Amino acid sequence: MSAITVRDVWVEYGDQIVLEALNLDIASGSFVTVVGPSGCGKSTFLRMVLGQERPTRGRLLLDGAPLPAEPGPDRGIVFQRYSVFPHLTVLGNVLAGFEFAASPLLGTLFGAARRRAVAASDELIAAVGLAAHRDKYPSALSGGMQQRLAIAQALAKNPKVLLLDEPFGALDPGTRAQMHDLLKPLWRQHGMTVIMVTHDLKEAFGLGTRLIAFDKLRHDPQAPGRYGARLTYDLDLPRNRPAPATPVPTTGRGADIPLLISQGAIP
Ligand SMILES: Nc1ncnc2c1ncn2[C@@H]1O[C@H](COP(=O)(O)OP(=O)(O)OP(=O)(O)O)[C@@H](O)[C@H]1O
Repeated sequence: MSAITVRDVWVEYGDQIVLEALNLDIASGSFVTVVGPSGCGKSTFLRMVLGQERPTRGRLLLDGAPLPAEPGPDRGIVFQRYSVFPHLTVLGNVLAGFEFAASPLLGTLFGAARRRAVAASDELIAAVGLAAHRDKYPSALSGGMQQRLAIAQALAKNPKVLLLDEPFGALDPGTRAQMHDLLKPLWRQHGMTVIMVTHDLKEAFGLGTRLIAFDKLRHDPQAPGRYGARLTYDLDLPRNRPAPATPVPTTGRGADIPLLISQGAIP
């Protein structure tokens, strides 16, 4: 779990102000959904938390410490598309997540460490309902399956913070609903802080424990880049918070798979 603090953050590209005077305290373990009009800076905000983008001004803290300048295994991201490696199988993709987390420089594990990573990958693959497809390449998977794989790959890094940039935007409503059922228990089990950008308000209200909106409040027709987006709404959605956890004896990542199946999260 991880808390994120945003203090008077501004993002500017040349003379275009994208985000201005952003102040936020994101509690550890919360599920924050982010909405706002196209181009208002939602993805920029995610990239900043990932460490791909630096604020022009202001401070970003992760558990009270300055956010590392580079993306690391403590923060995972899933995009709307193209998050997985096309040249690796389902197993290879998830294994790559474990290898990156364990050995960011070499990206390879050997011997017993690799065997453990393969076993843990298989558990995650099962948890997202892809056990029957473990040796297939992404091109042989549907869009929903590819997104499940992208989520498994992100979870393999055991991130404290999971960033989701419209991860279900390209999916049909039925598959999207299945993905919600899959994501909720995974978030609860892994105890991550989740920040998810979405254009779907129903999704934002249905999944988040908190919903925030960015929007540009001021416009200068002579200088469109003069003002950036600010935080315009900040709603607490306590009904989506998980009930206080009852300790479940676990022996590893896959220990709750039967629970997921009984909840219908895995087909
Ligand atoms: N690297 C960059 N260099 C210059 N401008 C950028 C860069 N990245 C983003 N922008 C600009 O910042 C603004 C915000 O972009 P961003 O992708 O964050 O918006 P968004 O709210 O996620 O949009 P959408 O909902 O359409 O995905 C846009 O005007 C975009 O052109």
